[in-house]
Formats: sequence, C-alpha cells, structure tokens
Amino acid sequence: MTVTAADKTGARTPEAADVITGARERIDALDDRIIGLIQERMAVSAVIQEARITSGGRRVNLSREMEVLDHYREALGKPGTALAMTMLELCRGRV
Ligand SMILES: O=C(O)C(=O)C[C@]1(C(=O)O)C=C[C@@H](O)C=C1
Repeated sequence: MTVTAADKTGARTPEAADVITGARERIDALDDRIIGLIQERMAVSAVIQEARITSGGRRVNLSREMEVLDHYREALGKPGTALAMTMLELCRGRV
C-alpha cells in the first residue's frame, strides 16, 4: 500500500500537502540549527562552570540563572521560562 503525501501531512488536498511538506523541510532545517546552537551553548556553559569549580566555587550560580530565566520569559512569555529551565538543565545537569 502506498503512503501518499496527503496521508503523511494530514492535508485533504494535494496543494495543502505540498505547502505542508515544504514548510516541514524548513522546520527540520531550523531544528537542526537550534540543536547546533544548544550544543554550542552547552559547550560555552561548561567552560564557565569549569572555571568556577576550578577556582573553588560552585557549579550553579542562581542569580545568573534568574537573569537567564527572565530573558527567556521576556522574549517568549511563560513557556519561555520552562524552555529556559530545560536549557539550564541541559547545560549544568539536574540540581
Ligand atoms: O553564567 C554562568 O555562571 C554559568 O555557569 C552558565 C549557566 C548557563 O548555562 O546559563 C549555567 C549554570 C549556572 O547555574 C548559571 C548559568
């Protein structure tokens, strides 16, 4: 049995299926870039944490985390806070 573009996209017309397929390719490309940026952020965050721990400090800096959370919330609203919390967990592990 063949799976048509319409089946895969949920569209009810071939025209809508084309729009969705094209837009999904853009989303996949954007997601690849976002994942790359997250990995870059994780590496930079690791440099900071390493320097602080080597100097005798703690891995976590809560006042800075508040700034990061505010930054995301101001840009993206309440879900931005949840996104920032996930980002921080990726960068410094669970606390
Ligand atoms: O800015 C710092 O001091 C960091 O260690 C980086 C970072 C972050 O990933 O944004 C990670 C852990 C800290 O608790 C606060 C922020």
